[in-house]
Amino acid sequence: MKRIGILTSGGDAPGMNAAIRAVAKTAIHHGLEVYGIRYGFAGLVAGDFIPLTAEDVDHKISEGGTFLYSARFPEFAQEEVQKKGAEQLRKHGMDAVVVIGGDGSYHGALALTRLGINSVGLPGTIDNDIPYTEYTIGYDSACRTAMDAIDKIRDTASSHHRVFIVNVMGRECGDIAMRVGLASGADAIVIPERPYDIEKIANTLKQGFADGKDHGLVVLAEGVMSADEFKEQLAKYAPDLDIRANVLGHMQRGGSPTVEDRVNATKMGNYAVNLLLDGKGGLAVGMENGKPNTHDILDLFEGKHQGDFSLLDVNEEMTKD
Ligand SMILES: Nc1ncnc2c1ncn2[C@@H]1O[C@H](COP(=O)(O)OP(=O)(O)O)[C@@H](O)[C@H]1O
Ligand SMILES: O=P(O)(O)OC[C@H]1O[C@](O)(COP(=O)(O)O)[C@@H](O)[C@@H]1O
Ligand SMILES: [Mg+2]
Repeated sequence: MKRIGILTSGGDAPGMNAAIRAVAKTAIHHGLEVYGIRYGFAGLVAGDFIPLTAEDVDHKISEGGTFLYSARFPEFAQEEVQKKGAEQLRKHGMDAVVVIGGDGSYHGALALTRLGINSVGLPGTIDNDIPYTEYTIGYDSACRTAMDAIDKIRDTASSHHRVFIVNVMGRECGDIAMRVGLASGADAIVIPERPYDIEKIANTLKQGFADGKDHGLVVLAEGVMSADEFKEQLAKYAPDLDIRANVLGHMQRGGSPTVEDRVNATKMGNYAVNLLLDGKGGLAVGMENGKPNTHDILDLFEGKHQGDFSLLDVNEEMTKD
C-alpha cells in the first residue's frame, strides 16, 4: 500500500479534524502518501483530491468543523455513481480510504470496499447513534456546548421564574438529551426512544415551583418534536406556568473539540490506518471500554445503537414527586 485518501461526510462534528490529523500523521509515519478528498462523496466523484503533508494537519487538532468540508450527496447510493468514485480513486492511485461520518457514510465506505478499494469507517457524528460503539466523534463536544448554553438559559429562567423547553439535536437518538439533561439538572428529559407523560411532567414542574425552585427545565431531543409544539402541549396542563421554547440547533455542531473528542478521534484514526495496513476493509471502528474496536460495516446495518437509558432513571430520582 502506497497512498490513502480521507474524506468527511454527512453532518460535521467537532473532532473530525483531529481524526483527519491522526489518520494523516499515522499514514505518513508508516511511509504512506495521504490525500484529502474534499466535500465527502460528492468531491470523490468530482475528483477533488488534495495532497496532505504533516504540516498541513499540524494545527488541526483543536479546530471545529472539517477542513476537508462535508457534503450530503444522496446520489452516492446509486451503483453507477459509486463506480465513478472508485474510478477516481484508481485514477489518483489510492489504495485505500478512510471515511469519517455516520451510518449513511458507512454505506458509501462499504460500496467502495466491494468495488475493490479497502475502506474503513470512523464514527463522526454528534448524535452518538451508531451501533457497536459507546461513543462517536463530536458527541462529547456537542454535549458540552449544549450544557454551556443551558447554564446561560438557567440564569434568565431563574430571574423570571420561567420554564424553558430546550430542544437539543439528535435526529432519532436521545443520547445528547439524556447526557445534557442530567448534566444540567433538568426536571424532565424527553427522547424519541421512550414514551413521555405530559401531565406528569407538568406536575413535576408545578411541584418544583411549589417547593421553592425558581425555574423549570425540560430537555427535549429534536427527534421527538419541536420545542414550540411541546410548549403548547405542556401549557394545556400547566396554564399558570410562564413557558419559553428554545432551539439550540447547529451551534451544537461547532467549536473546538473537547479532550475526550480529541483523544478518541486520535486513537480511532490511528487504529483505522493500522487496519488498512493489515489489508483490511469494510470495517467500522468504534470504542468499547475506552479502546478502539472493529465490526463489519454490514453488522452495523442490522444492529441498533443502545443508549444508556439508566441516565433517565437517575434523573427521575433527582426530582421530588
Ligand atoms: N445507501 C447509501 N449508499 C451509499 N452512500 C450513501 C448511502 N446513504 C448515504 N450515503 C452517503 O453518505 C452521505 C452521508 O449520509 P447521511 O445519512 O447524510 O449522514 P451520516 O453519514 O452522518 O449518517 C450521504 O449524503 C451519501 O453521500
Ligand atoms: O445539518 P442538517 O442537514 O440541518 O442536519 C441536521 C441533523 O444533523 C445532525 O446534526 C447530525 O446528524 P448526522 O451526523 O447523521 O448527519 C442531527 O443531529 C440533525 O438532526
Ligand atoms: Mg446519520
